[in-house]
Amino acid sequence: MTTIRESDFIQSIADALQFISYYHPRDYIQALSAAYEAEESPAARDAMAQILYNSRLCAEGRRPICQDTGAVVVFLRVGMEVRWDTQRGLQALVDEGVRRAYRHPDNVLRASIVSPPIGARQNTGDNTPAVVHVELVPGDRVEVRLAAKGGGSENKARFAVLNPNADLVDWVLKTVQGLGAGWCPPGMLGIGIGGSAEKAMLLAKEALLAPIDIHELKARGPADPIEALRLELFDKVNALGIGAQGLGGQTTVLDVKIRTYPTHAASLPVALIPNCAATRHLEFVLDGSGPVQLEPPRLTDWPAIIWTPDSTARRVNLDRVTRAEIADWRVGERLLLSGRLLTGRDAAHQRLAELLARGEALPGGLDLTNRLIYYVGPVDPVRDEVVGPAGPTTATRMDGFTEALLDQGLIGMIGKAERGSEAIAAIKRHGAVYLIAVGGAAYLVSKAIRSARLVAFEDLGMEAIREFEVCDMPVTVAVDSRGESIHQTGPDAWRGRIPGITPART
Ligand SMILES: O=C(O)C[C@H](O)C(=O)O
Repeated sequence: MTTIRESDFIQSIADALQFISYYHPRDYIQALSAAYEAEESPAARDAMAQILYNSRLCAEGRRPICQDTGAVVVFLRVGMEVRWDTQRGLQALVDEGVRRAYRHPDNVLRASIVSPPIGARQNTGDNTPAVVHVELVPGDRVEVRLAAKGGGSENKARFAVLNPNADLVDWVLKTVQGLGAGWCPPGMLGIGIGGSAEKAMLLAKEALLAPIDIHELKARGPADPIEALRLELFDKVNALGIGAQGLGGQTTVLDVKIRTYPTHAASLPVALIPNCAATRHLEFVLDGSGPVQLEPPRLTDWPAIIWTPDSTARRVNLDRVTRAEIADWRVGERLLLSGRLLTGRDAAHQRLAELLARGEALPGGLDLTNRLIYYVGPVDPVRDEVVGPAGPTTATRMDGFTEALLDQGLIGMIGKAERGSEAIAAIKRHGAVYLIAVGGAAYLVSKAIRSARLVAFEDLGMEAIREFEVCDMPVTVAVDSRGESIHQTGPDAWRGRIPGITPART
């Protein structure tokens, strides 16, 4: 009989969450480095370089890889011979570990969980509660697998119950094409096949916890139909040409993970959950001897990439920029922004829209004339930081608010991923622009921020409206004032080109 002490369990959860907030898994770094070397699309290659450099900076600085430090998901396999030295339940113990990790003074993480999920949606302040799954198994150990899952990639989870004879590959390809870039590729696809509706989803999520090994599988060849399916999906998804950040390129996924379970003769449940570039997961075992001991990776595991802004990029003074000036910017063009930017994301947009609908003044003396807004929810600063990691959030969610804010004089937005057709039409109509920063390069982006000032809605926490002063913040024009979108032209240009088996260019 093994005894697991409450304090060891809580400390292990907290330490593991801190660890994965700043150390990418080694297998991800290796796979992304290989994809970076093979990538021929300049835009996708640049995005990968930013993600890799950001990852190294985070490992050195012990600060989060992404401003979205995730929702915590824990899978526990508890041996039936384990005794727990605690009065609390497993959910409470996990939540205590989450609280400790997310409020760690040396590396504070972003609290992203809101409760209740509809209505007030108030931030719980410490990223609790976690989502906990428990299985009782034979033995006297506790196996812990945990992840800090980003909201952008979780938003792209999809599920269907297909007919047993349906073409599963076709469903996956159509589904991935419909996801856009909000899940921050290149990442992984977790696919769950079989069981029931909820079992398929759990299989997909668990599949993402396995290490990246598709290249070993490619080298040795598939041993069963599921391995063959992984290889087929890996090549076919990459051939879609979506590429890093949806900019068009040869690598969209670094692996496709599949888990299966027997199912009903009438059904073929299938779940797909993507994981973003900020993949964060870890597994460890507790055997009663104390808390987990985690060994930091070696910095030599990271490629020697030092990303610097493109010297030919256009320099923009945000304090003097005009609608006439942005009319010259062309889709795909690199910019370096300096000056003052407003920030705001989902909850702030909702409130602004409500105020405007009631004909009321904007808060904090906010004037949107000739301003740009950055869709971001930053991590709180520590030590001498003015702001913590502050990468872009998915712009598509702000589409419904775009026209109303453009009507107020806003001339530009900065985010990540594609815009919908209505937002693009509004951008064109107003002669505005949409710019993108690299999702998953949040610490690198934050290095360009010189000051941060609260403007409105302090109660929204990370979703409050702030004003940042930036210096040489690197962005790319994703929708220009003529309504041309890089997320349409990029993937079109790279469809069909897979690393290693690239057809001759036409
Ligand atoms: O919440 C965020 O900061 C980002 C989110 O994960 C997203 O990808 O849209």
